[in-house]
Amino acid sequence: MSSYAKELEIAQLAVQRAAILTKRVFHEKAKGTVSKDDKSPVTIGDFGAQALIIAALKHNFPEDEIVAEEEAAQLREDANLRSTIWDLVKGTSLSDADAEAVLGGPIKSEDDMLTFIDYGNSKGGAKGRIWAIDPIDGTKGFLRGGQYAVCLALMVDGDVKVGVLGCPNLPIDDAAPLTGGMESGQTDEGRGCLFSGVLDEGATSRPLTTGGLASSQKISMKAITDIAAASFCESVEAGHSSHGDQAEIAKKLGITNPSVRMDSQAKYASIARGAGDIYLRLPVKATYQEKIWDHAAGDLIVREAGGAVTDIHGKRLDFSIGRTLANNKGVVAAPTGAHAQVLAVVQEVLGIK
Ligand SMILES: Nc1ncnc2c1ncn2[C@@H]1O[C@H](COP(=O)(O)OS(=O)(=O)O)[C@@H](OP(=O)(O)O)[C@H]1O
Ligand SMILES: [Mg+2]
Ligand SMILES: [Mg+2]
Ligand SMILES: [Mg+2]
Repeated sequence: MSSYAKELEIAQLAVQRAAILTKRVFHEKAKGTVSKDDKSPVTIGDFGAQALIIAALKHNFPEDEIVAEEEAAQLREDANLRSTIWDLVKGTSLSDADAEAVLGGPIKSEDDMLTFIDYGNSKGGAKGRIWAIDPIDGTKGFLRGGQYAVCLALMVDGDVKVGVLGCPNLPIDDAAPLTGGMESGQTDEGRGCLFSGVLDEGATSRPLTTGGLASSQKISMKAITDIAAASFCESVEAGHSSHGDQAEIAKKLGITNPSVRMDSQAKYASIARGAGDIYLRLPVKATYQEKIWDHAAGDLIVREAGGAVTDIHGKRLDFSIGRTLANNKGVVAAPTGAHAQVLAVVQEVLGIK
């Protein structure tokens, strides 16, 4: 019996339910996009998914703290936006009545929805049980028709114990070739994966459903025998990671395959199941602090699948100091046996050794 069996079940069902909502919005033309203070986009899908996930967590673990990306302030001032989201949220439930009941059933009112969204305002830290939520990771990919992920992780005393990634646009087949997008005109057929990891218990994938949990299989990273034949993933947005540095590193490693550009933590999931080998996220701006919800689930899933994840200095990602990874710069994720070699080249190119 897993040490976090209940947490894992709730997390997987909560992500699965939230993904029903995000998929609806993904296929609609109007995604209700608004700009946040930092000019980044947020949609009705992000707000709705965050409300549904937090409602499920509060029902099952009322004492736990939550660090989530979004907040309800803009919705409190905009009745139209608020009611559009409420219509979506109240119309979203798992088709399996038992599974829906486990999550506590529907949210009762528009006001409760706002309250749930704002429960995500914990400062995080090194003490106690804290969930990290990214209701839609890769919002720009979501808007572009590419990859995105619904992300949830549980930290206990600053250490990630459970991680779940819902990737509605990744192929179900773990052996499918690595591609960055959802080619135009494609439907949901054959797509949608739910990835999970529990500390010291491995990582799995299963098809994302709209009801109860499908059966799962173990996933593991590919062992790299020849690094020159490796494939590496990177962000689509040049503003999120340095394509130039990453290309130079690949070249120095002898990698000739073109990089696969993919939005969101679908990158972590893709290398964890052996579809790709390496994920590089090198800082563009020295001042940017990575957010814990952008990495917590993916970091655990990759490590449990046989990978190593560090920052550019070779330090493990430190989720214990608040809402950001203030002690880390960038991300280098690779199979354990190849990580040192990749890191050495990262440091050579960045001139930090
Ligand atoms: N400057 C900068 N540097 C690094 N990261 C940044 C930066 N600005 C934003 N973000 C965060 O990037 C998250 C999306 O990362 P991706 O890897 O999906 O990027 S990309 O869309 O593929 O380009 C994105 O997550 P979401 O907002 O959930 O989409 C942001 O938290
Ligand atoms: Mg965002
Ligand atoms: Mg994100
Ligand atoms: Mg997000």
